[in-house]
Amino acid sequence: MSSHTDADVQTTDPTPTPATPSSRRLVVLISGSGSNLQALIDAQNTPALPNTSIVLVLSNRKAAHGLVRATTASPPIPTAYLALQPYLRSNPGKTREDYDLELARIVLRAKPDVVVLAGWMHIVSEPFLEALRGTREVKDEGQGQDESSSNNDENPVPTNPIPVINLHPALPGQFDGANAIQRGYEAFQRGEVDKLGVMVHRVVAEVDRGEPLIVREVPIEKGESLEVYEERLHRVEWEIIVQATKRVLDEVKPLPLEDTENA
Ligand SMILES: Nc1nc2c(c(=O)[nH]1)N[C@@H](CN(C=O)c1ccc(C(=O)N[C@@H](CCC(=O)O)C(=O)O)cc1)CN2
Ligand SMILES: NCC(=O)N[C@@H]1O[C@H](COP(=O)([O-])[O-])[C@@H](O)[C@H]1O
Repeated sequence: MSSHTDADVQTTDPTPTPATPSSRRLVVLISGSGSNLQALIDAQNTPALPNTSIVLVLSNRKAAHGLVRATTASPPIPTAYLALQPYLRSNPGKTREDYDLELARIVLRAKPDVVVLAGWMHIVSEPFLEALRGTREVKDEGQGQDESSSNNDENPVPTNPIPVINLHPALPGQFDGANAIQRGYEAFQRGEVDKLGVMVHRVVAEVDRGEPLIVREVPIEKGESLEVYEERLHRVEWEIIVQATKRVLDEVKPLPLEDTENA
């Protein structure tokens, strides 16, 4: 069990999940409590997410409870931590884009089929997305290497574009950005909008403007508390994050027919 320090990127379980021809690999990025990560953890290798394992949980906040959810999962899920400001302090002259490329390097080393942003509170830049698409080579300058990383991952370039999807607690075009739940709730109570909801969308450089994959309205009552509304909203999120992840996995790595019959 290793601890996460500001400058280091370490896994809590150096035993990487072996890749098998039909198994599907997820990397999940988090910043907070990780209840949506937990929904994905619980769905692994069930009919909801057949033949699928989370191979890395990456957080930009050391105190994110989602890291605990990963390390206490059975089997434990490798974790990594890299925050922007400590990275910049530890690497004078490096930029936010350099940080994003280091994020991409960490993600690519895990060889995911799909990357899920589940409460990930950092806007990723185009270089990150290009690295995941495979249109930008990410040279491993030896910075932030996992203790368990091996040199054969020096230039992790994906052979196929790796989709990145994001869970956003608002309807398409509504309340882009952070704090969307509270902003939407308050707008509804002021009568400015007549419906609210959640979606999972593909991630593009423009924040929350990628193609919606799954959109669900969340019922809300005039006068009800934010807490009551938010609890209802999160329950919908836990469903659609699994559904959207399965849909994108099936796009990029469909299961062999015999596996679906057994799923
Ligand atoms: N390029 C993209 N990056 C991200 C997207 C996206 O669609 N395109 N989705 C977001 C998730 N998100 C809303 O769904 C979101 C998260 C965070 C922010 C934001 O303003 N972050 C600030 C830092 C805030 C903080 O640290 O508390 C920032 O990155 O400077 C906006 C939208 C994930 N990334
Ligand atoms: N803009 C992104 C954003 O606001 N994401 C939101 O953060 C929460 C994470 O909860 P969790 O950490 O319990 O999964 C979720 O409600 C998710 O929609």
